[in-house]
Amino acid sequence: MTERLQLRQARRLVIKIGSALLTNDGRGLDVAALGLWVDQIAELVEEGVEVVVVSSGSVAEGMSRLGWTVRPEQLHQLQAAAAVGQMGLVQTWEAQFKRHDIHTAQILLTHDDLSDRKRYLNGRSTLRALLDFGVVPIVNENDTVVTDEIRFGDNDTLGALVANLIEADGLIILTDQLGLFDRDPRKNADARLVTEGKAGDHELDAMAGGGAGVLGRGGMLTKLRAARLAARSGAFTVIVGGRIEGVIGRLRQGDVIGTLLLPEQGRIAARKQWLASHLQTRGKLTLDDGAVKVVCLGGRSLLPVGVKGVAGQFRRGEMVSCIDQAGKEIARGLVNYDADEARAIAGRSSDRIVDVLGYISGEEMIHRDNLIVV
Ligand SMILES: Nc1ncnc2c1ncn2[C@@H]1O[C@H](COP(=O)(O)OP(=O)(O)O)[C@@H](O)[C@H]1O
Ligand SMILES: N[C@@H](CCC(=O)OP(=O)(O)O)C(=O)O
Repeated sequence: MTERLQLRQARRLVIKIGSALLTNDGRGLDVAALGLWVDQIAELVEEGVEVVVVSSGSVAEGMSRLGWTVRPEQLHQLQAAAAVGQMGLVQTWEAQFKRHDIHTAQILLTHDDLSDRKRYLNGRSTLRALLDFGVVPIVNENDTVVTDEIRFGDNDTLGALVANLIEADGLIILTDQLGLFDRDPRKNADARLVTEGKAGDHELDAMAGGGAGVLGRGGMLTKLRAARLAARSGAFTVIVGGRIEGVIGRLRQGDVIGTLLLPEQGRIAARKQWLASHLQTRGKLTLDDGAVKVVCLGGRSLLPVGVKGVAGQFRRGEMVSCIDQAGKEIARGLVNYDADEARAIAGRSSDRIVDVLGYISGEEMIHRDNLIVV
C-alpha cells in the first residue's frame, strides 16, 4: 500500500502511549514494555528521525506509589496521584533511554498553553531546540492545573496538538487494541480491523461508539478526534497495538498493521493552511523583484540571494513576512535561519552559506513547502 510509504519517509513523529498500555492492569508502570518501545524509538532516533513521546500513566503510577488500589473519584486526589506518579514516569523513561545514551526532557503542557500564541511559540521553540539536540521530549498534561485529561482519560488530543505544534509528519497512537475496529472488539468477537481511512471521515465515529473503557478512558472516539486535529497540520495518524512485537519498526517498514488515518488535503496544502491561520510573524524579509516573481508566480522557494533586507529578531523555524521593495506583503513563511544569520547570508548565493555561517541548514531562506503567498 503506497500510503504506508509515508511512515518510512517520516522525519518527525509524535508517539503517544496510552494508560491502557503503559500500566500493568491499570496499576503501576509496565517497565518491561516501556523498555521495548524505548529500544525501537532509539533506533528511529539513530536513523535521524525526531521523536516526541506523549506519555500517559502518571495517575496509575501515582496510585501504585501511594498504595491505592481503587482509583479515587475526587479530582484533587487524582491530581495528587498524577503529581506523585509523574516522578516515576519520567524516571522510568529516562532510565530506559539512558541505556541508549539518549537524553530525555520532561514537558508538561495544557491545552490552554497551546492556544495562547506566545506560549505556543515558546513551547514550539523549546521542543524544536530539544529535537535539534537529539533529546527525546516526554510530554504529559500538567494535571496539577487542569483536569481535562484525567477526567476524560484523553491524552490523544494532547498528542495531536503536539503534532501540530512541531509540525510532525505523523502521530502514532499506541493502544491496547490492534487498531480501530468496525465495532468495539471488547464486546464483539467478530469485529474487523479498519486498515485505512480518511481522518475527516465522520462515519468512523459510529464504529468508535462512545467507547470509554471501564476506567472512564477516552476510547477510540478521542483517537479519531485526535487524527482530525493532527490532519490540520497535514500529519497522518496511525492507531496501532502497542504490544505488537517490534510495532514501531514494522510501521516504519510499511507493514500494514493498525489503522492509518490520512489527512484529507495533501500534507503540504494542509500545512500551508495551518501555517496561514495559526502563527504570527516575527520579522520581515525584503525581496528583490526577481525573488518576488519566482515566489509569487513560480511557487518556488525563496533563496538568500533574492533577499535584500532583514528586519526583526526571529529564530529558525519562526514565521516571517516577505515584502516587496514597496513594502507590500507578498508571502509568509517559516524561515530556515535565525535573524542574524539571515542578515549575514542575504544577497548571497546558496553555495556561500557554509563559508559565511560555517554550516548550512538549507539552501533556501524559506523552503517552498513552508511558504504561503498572500
Ligand atoms: N471500534 C473500536 N475499535 C477498537 N477499540 C474500541 C472501539 N470502540 C471502543 N474501543 C475501546 O477503546 C479502548 C482503547 O481506548 P483507551 O482505553 O482510551 O486507551 P488508551 O489508554 O490507549 O488511550 C479499547 O480497549 C476498546 O475497548
Ligand atoms: N495525564 C493523565 C491522564 C491521561 C490519560 O489517561 O490519557 P489516555 O492515555 O488517553 O488514557 C495520566 O498520565 O495518567
